[in-house]
Amino acid sequence: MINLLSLTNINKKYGSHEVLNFREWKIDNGIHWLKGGNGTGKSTLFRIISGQTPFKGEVELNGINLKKEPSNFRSKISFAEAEPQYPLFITGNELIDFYTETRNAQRKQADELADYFEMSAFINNKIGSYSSGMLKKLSLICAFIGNPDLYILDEPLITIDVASADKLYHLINEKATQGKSFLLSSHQEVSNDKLKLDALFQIIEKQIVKL
Ligand SMILES: Nc1ncnc2c1ncn2[C@@H]1O[C@H](COP(=O)(O)OP(=O)(O)OP(=O)(O)O)[C@@H](O)[C@H]1O
Repeated sequence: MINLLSLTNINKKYGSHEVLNFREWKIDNGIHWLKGGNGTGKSTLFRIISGQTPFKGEVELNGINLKKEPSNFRSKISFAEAEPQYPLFITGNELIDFYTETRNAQRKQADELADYFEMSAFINNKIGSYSSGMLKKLSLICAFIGNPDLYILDEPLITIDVASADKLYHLINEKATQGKSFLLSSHQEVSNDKLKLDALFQIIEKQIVKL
């Protein structure tokens, strides 16, 4: 049986600094949480899986190889950075238009997401005027545009308020019941009554360990 995500013989170094080194990591459909302290390699792992950084080894999503079929692979993944950085002189709306277009999504979906995260009132303002929580919510809206198989959300909870976090949990649970999968990271503990976690992992000494 093909796993949702399979990583083999992964090695990642920044210069001579080795951050990840493991033989195999496989996960199936579900909500997967990666926890761990600063600098353990969570963001690096997410950047590898979403094709944002070079690495040694192989990554496959539903049998599609990242290096052999990069655009097909990327079309099935949505990645939201821990600390999103966008041009400050464009509006939230312009960014959303870009995502909607490149993901062949319906504008209606984006508008509903903006409403859901209570961002509609700010959507025509320049990103440079956004608070850090608004910026994070914009990045979450963008992450949910389209119809990928796997959502990778790096530190999705930082800077957003409790009400927005609850909305995010609800959206993740809803998408998961529709067969979508999630790879999430956080420094905070996440209670199982808010999110129906399927597995919890931690990076320990360059390897991914199931907790
Ligand atoms: N672009 C880069 N160039 C050089 N070193 C990097 C780079 N990105 C990350 N590192 C190093 O790789 C290690 C892992 O960093 P990474 O950001 O993946 O960890 P993390 O678990 O996401 O940390 P945090 O929880 O603090 O965000 C750290 O030692 C970091 O200094």
